[in-house]
Amino acid sequence: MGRHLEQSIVLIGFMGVGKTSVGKSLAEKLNWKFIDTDEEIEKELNLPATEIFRTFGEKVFRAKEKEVIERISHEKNKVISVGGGAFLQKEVRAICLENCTVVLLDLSWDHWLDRLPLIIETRPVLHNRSLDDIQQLYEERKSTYNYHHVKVDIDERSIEEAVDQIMNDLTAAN
Ligand SMILES: Nc1ncnc2c1ncn2[C@@H]1O[C@H](COP(=O)(O)OP(=O)(O)OP(=O)(O)O)[C@@H](O)[C@H]1O
Ligand SMILES: O=C(O)C1=C[C@@H](O)[C@@H](O)[C@H](O)C1
Ligand SMILES: [Mg+2]
Repeated sequence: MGRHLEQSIVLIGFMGVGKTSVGKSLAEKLNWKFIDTDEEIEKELNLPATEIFRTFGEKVFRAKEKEVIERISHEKNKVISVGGGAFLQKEVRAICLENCTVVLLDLSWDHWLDRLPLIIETRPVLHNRSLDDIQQLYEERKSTYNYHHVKVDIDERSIEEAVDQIMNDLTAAN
């Protein structure tokens, strides 16, 4: 098994690039367990992310996000999909880069636009922002996604094709 497949995989990238959907399918392929940190946070606080943001604010969400990631990043044989904002936190980046293989799902803005209608309702960070504001956020977030081990181009790829590409790139990157 290649070096990059010896520790758990963390999928990062902007909201809606497919971390959850691709992560689930990648975990099945590797026969590893799948964990989505957004789902974990929602389960532990017993509220959807939109409600957590609305009731307690982003700060509480981020603190819980860090706590969840600190706990699970030490476990082996897991595919971990983190939220689109997880890498805003320096400590989260450091923990993931130290303990896991961090894979960036890289989707261009033009392709990302097709995702917007699929995610707008359930992503509080996108609410009350114009398309220009969202594009600005997409550009700003790029610098936080620079912290990765492997970048996988997923433009023009279905979920299954993205999984195959990740497997290829992880093997080739050794
Ligand atoms: N390769 C793909 N091709 C087409 N649609 C996709 C692809 N990957 C994901 N999708 C669709 O895009 C939407 C967002 O995907 P997903 O929830 O997996 O994104 P995410 O990266 O986990 O987002 P977030 O950071 O907000 O959790 C879903 O409706 C999913 O079905
Ligand atoms: O990009 C973000 O800041 C977020 C992305 C989602 O995955 C959730 O973690 C939450 O909605 C915040
Ligand atoms: Mg997700």
